[in-house]
Amino acid sequence: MTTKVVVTGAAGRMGTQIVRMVTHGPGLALHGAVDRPGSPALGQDAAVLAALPPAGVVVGDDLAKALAGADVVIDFTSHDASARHAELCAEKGVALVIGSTGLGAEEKARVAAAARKIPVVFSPNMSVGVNVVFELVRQAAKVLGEDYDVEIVEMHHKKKRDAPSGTAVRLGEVAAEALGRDPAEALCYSRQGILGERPPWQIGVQTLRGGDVVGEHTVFFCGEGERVEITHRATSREQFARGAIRAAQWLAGKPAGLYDMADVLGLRGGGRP
Ligand SMILES: NC(=O)C1=CN([C@@H]2O[C@H](COP(=O)(O)OP(=O)(O)OC[C@H]3O[C@@H](n4cnc5c(N)ncnc54)[C@H](OP(=O)(O)O)[C@@H]3O)[C@@H](O)[C@H]2O)C=CC1
Ligand SMILES: O=C(O)C1=N[C@H](C(=O)O)C[C@H](O)C1
Repeated sequence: MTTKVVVTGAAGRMGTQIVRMVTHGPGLALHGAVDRPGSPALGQDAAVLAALPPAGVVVGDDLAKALAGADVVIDFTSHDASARHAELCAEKGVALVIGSTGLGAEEKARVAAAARKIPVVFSPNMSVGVNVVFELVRQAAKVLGEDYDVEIVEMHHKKKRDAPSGTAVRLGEVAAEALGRDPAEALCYSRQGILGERPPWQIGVQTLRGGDVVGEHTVFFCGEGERVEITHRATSREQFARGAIRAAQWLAGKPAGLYDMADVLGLRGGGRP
């Protein structure tokens, strides 16, 4: 069976990577390519933007039109565009993979509402490695417990718009939940001035930006006399794209619902993918 994929944000860093993989991928067909209204990419062949020979799919700005006959949309655009795209996909009954980060509570609620009508995989990081790191952090937090201060540092390229990264936020949530803390109270995104001692319940999340760094995350567990560091370094966007395509294929025949990469990889029950 061929999975017919529409790529939104087709001219972007992730979009071009996804177009490249869908074009080459067995069992996949590039059904449509969409980018922002007014984008200079409109009217260009999506494969050419992805440094491939022309494949006959031209970038447009009308997602509703591109959805006709599609199986799934892979969306790496922006927080607001993804919420809108989720509503359109729900209206047309097309499954959706969302990789965009930085969605606010209202935008997440719109995605959740769409997922009552269609199956949606929504994950701040599609790489297998990072999803394993989520599990390692959960385990480390449970075992090390209250005696270890948890701090998170993330670094990304200078063009990234949202901060902190969606992955860093999820790492903080995973650690907080494993420690029985409310993420809304525990996560601390900035420190400056005379703050006094670090409260033991706090989980610091710090952001670095510069150059072409693809994505790096470290979770520190700082105890008395020792420190555990769990680090993931992405050196290319391929693993994110590979994960998104795996998610798109996994969605075939799934009932409506909000899923994440732990579902796709079979990590929920602790089993091997
Ligand atoms: N989950 C994961 O594994 C990963 C998630 N991400 C996330 O994915 C998102 C995109 O990242 P990246 O590819 O680096 O960003 P880019 O800015 O390179 O790409 C985003 C693309 O989407 C386009 N776009 C913006 N608004 C719309 C719209 N309304 N309709 C259609 N297209 C639109 C942009 O156009 P224009 O530039 O003209 O605005 C751009 O071409 C970010 O939120 C990032 O954090 C990134 C990597 C991995
Ligand atoms: O914008 C990026 O580039 C990335 N964003 C994601 C995030 O915010 O967590 C994932 C990845 O680290 C790359």
